[in-house]
Amino acid sequence: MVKSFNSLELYLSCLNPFPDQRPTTLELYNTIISIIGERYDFKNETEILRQYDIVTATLQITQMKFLSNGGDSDISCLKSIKESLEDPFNLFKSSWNFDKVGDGFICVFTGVQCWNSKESKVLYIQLSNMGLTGWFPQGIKNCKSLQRLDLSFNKLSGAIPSDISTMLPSASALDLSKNNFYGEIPTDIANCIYLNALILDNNRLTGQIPQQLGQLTQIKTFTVANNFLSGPVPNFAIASVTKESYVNNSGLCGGPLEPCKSDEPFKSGFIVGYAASAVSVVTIFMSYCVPWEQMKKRKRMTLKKNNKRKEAHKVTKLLPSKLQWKSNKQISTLERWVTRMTFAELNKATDNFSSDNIIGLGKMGTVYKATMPNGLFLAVKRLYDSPQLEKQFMCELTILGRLRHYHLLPLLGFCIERKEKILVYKYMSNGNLYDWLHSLEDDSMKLEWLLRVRIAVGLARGLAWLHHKCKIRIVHLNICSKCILLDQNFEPQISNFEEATSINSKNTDHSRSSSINNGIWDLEYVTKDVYDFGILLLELITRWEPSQISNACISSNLLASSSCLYEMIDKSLIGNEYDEEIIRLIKIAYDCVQPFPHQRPTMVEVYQKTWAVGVRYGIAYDFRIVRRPQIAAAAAASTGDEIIEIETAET
Ligand SMILES: Nc1ncnc2c1ncn2[C@@H]1O[C@H](COP(=O)(O)OP(=O)(O)OP(=O)(O)O)[C@@H](O)[C@H]1O
Repeated sequence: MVKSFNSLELYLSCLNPFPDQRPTTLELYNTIISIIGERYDFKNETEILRQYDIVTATLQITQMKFLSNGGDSDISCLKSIKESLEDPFNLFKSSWNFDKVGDGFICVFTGVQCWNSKESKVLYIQLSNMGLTGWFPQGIKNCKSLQRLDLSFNKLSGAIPSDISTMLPSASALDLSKNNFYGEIPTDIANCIYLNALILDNNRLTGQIPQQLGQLTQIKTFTVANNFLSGPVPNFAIASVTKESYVNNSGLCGGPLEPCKSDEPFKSGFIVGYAASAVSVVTIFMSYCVPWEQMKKRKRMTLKKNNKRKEAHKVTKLLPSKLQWKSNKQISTLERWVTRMTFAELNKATDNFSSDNIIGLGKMGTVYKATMPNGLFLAVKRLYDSPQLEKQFMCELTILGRLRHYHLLPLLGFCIERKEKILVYKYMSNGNLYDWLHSLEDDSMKLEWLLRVRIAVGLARGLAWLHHKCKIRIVHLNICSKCILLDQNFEPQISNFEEATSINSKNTDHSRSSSINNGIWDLEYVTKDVYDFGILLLELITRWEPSQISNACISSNLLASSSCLYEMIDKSLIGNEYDEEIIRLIKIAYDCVQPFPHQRPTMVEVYQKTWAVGVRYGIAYDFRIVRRPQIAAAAAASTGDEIIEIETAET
């Protein structure tokens, strides 16, 4: 017998966790017809049917998305999956033939199982072990009745969608294991309340496991083994989640694993250090942050320039010829900004500076990965024993130590003991950008386009902040892919401030014109950052070595020639629907690498343009860089996207 419902009953019955208790399509159809009939007093069925689509659309808008015509939406779901995944061995695409028609024609597709073979309503998609590449298929949200999704044993990458519960509201099993998914496990998975199997092992997932997953009452199978996860594990009520579910991660604790140690004392030490850093710090910076060789060179250049320009800016003074920073007073001033750590604790955390813990070798010293007793990872740069490096050490401490920005590498601590000079940073689990762009052997180290765009926007934002918004304006002077580190989410962090210098300007208007009037933007050392950013942008697009790009830019007008340009572009990017974005970024880079510094844009302008390219990917706009929303709005309007405003703490 066909049941009938009122609209609320209908809504609730569709949400029923037990599929066999949900209404049939016929029951849904009849109920909708009766609702329409009541509301609109239609005279006959033909008229009702004509309005069916309109009402279905209305119901979709009011969150009852699953009421739409299951067949059509499931077909478009599969079409979009077919389009979005690369199937190099043609293991499923050839069978997914949409030219056929008829009820349930999709139910014979490879890897597709329907609720009923005569109804195009997908129950289960299994595309496992097919060598598929691409991202999590967004179109899956149109398979509204999907209960099980298995994409395991492929080469899929990107993040697991943060709104996964709206994509898979009825999922009871989700298997994304043995792929290259990265980023954090979205908390939203906890809203997939019917999940009884969540299998995410063997990916590149980072961060903490959301505690909310412990509230998944139906869960029976759970594994996140072989990822890069850390922190406490969720509290699952069932016994089947064992140690094996968590093996080979970066530092998980709690539950069936070792108990977690509190990290409060360590954290609070840093917090106190940060809070104190707000107090009078300019003096030491002014005294010790000397811009070394650049300073001398720039000074010579500056002297040659006209008097007006000389008056227009002041470069940080070169004060004491012999640095006396080891005095207790100065060290205690340093401690106001950055936590002082003992050699003994760093020695222990790096296992006696063991060569096994070396993560990099730089001009100033060796970088080690350190593990603190609370499980926190740090990067520890132990400087080579050379008096020449004392200045750079102080410069890094006085600049980076007291700047806090989302895109600057946090300098967390330092150590000065006997001959030892050590800088302690937050550990960036994805290393430096150079390695990601130029690693020839390792195919898994290919950066997707979205990440490249995000890195470009983040860097432009960081540099615009340094040049225009930071209390003491900073010019980095050494921007290159080696000094850009990537955190677990591939957010770029600018490091290596040992060659940086500052511009003292009372000018508080950050627009380009007033800065030009003050002569600041005529200075080559400011526009050098812009030039370096342009080279880096080209490096992101071409994966050429920076020196090759510089030579190409200087020796020929390569950028102006479209055929040469085409040769330069990273082949893996071409023909993937972002050609237009590539061209827009090349144009920005082209402006940045103009031979005459005064022709180059400011970093604020560069940020606005770069962000406009990234807006399509939901990259937020930082209105604190420039409070002229109409510019951003215009950029967004040109792409038809919405602006999301950034809210992050910066000092
Ligand atoms: N905070 C960090 N987290 C993770 N890896 C780091 C960190 N800091 C440095 N590294 C690694 O160590 C390498 C060397 O860093 P370092 O800053 O000493 O030298 P560099 O970036 O090569 O520049 P330079 O030689 O000019 O000092 C980096 O390229 C990076 O791979």
